Amino acid sequence: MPRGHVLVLDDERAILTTLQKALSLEGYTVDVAGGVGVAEEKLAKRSYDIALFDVSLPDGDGVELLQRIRVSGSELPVVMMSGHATVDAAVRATRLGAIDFLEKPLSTDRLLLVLENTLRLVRAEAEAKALRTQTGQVGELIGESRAMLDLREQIARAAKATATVFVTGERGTGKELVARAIHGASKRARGPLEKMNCAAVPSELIESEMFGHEAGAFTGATKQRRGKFERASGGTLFLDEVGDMPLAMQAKLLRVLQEREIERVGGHETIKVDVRVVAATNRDIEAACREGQFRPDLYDRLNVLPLSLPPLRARREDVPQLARHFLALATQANDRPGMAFTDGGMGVLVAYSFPGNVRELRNIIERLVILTPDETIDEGDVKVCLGGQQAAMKGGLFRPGVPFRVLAEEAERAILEEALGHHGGQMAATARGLGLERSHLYKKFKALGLRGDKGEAEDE
Ligand SMILES: Nc1ncnc2c1ncn2[C@@H]1O[C@H](COP(=O)(O)OP(=O)(O)OP(=O)(O)O)[C@@H](O)[C@H]1O
Repeated sequence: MPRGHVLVLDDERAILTTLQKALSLEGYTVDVAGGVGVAEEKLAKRSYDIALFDVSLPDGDGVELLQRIRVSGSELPVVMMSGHATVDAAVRATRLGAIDFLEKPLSTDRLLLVLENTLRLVRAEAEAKALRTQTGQVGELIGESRAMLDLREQIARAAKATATVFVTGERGTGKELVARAIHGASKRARGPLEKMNCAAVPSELIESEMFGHEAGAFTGATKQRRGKFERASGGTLFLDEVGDMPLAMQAKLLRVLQEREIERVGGHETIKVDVRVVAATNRDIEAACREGQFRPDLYDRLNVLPLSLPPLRARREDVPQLARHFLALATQANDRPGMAFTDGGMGVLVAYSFPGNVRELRNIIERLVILTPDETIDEGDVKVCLGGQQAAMKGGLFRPGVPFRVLAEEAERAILEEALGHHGGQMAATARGLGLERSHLYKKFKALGLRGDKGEAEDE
């Protein structure tokens, strides 16, 4: 049985030939591309198990290609390789979920190991996902507080219905987990669950992302492509951050929800879609309606089954259970078995305000597992971890023994908080001020577990 289908993108013919030979000998099926354009054509034609991308190519950049395929929703595992990669390229690629960043000249043994481990992991995840679908379970929603018990009941009710669900809550409260739980417990569980992040997709791509496009619809549209609505047919479409959808797109979404049919960009054919929509936002959507940023008629259409998630600080009794859950995951991932909180350590954690909610808690625990030298995590360890950001703000950037990744994240977090404060909490102005794309700034905020405008938490 073939071990997997690999796409190799590199402009050096010698490398392509060597890799094709080495990987074929190991039982992989290999396709090669000498440039970004050819790679894109191949990726559009068939699905691969894994891809290897060089960074600088005559007709483009491997990291940018990775970004484009992520924007299109693909989770294809990608390993980057480069002879003279900058740290910036490595950081960007890692943030886009690249599996590894291999230095050239490549060690074939190392490469084979990375491929084998990645494919094993991807398959194990796919099996676990299939199993969850069969048993109707989705990524566990942890917590036994009154609010969580009510939430589970609401999820069960929503799963039985077919109407649109509107999930609201601050960032990191678990909106996506809830959307997945609803899909997983519904009759559509065997169908696809497609997700679209309306804040992360650049506004000029959002229509084609939702409805697809015909070949030649616009520059770069070389092939016909199905959009999220078509791909979610028979299943569920999760529209994340729907409150950030541009107004022009809101009108189009409203029409689809009313008529249940779409037209691809550049197409004339009307296509019926059978999709259950679950939408989510962390914005105060009623305020957005009043301010003319969100269409009230679309809000009415989406808000058929409203589901509101409480912030973590309103259900502190869930913190210990969640903390132990994330601790178990983080100790396993970092190979540090036996770690545990002292009562004092847990006490500090429970008292914290968690502006970034459950996601921030998860990030804090991951940091604690990396930073705490011994097996017990005590009061002092938690305080140091929670204070790391303040230390970075005061200029204490370097702390002996703390890994670079953690220090760099703390510094980035401090810069972004200060910039956001300077711009009166407005994300758009902050993005402009820092010379960043708004969607990029959003992602950064999420990655760093930060709060965004209007006091909403912006994390992951
Ligand atoms: N009740 C919970 N039990 C276990 N894990 C949770 C729970 N709530 C959230 N999480 C975890 O916290 C992280 C953030 O959750 P999720 O992405 O669903 O939040 P979100 O509200 O959709 O965030 P955002 O608004 O930033 O998109 C995820 O890793 C998720 O698995």
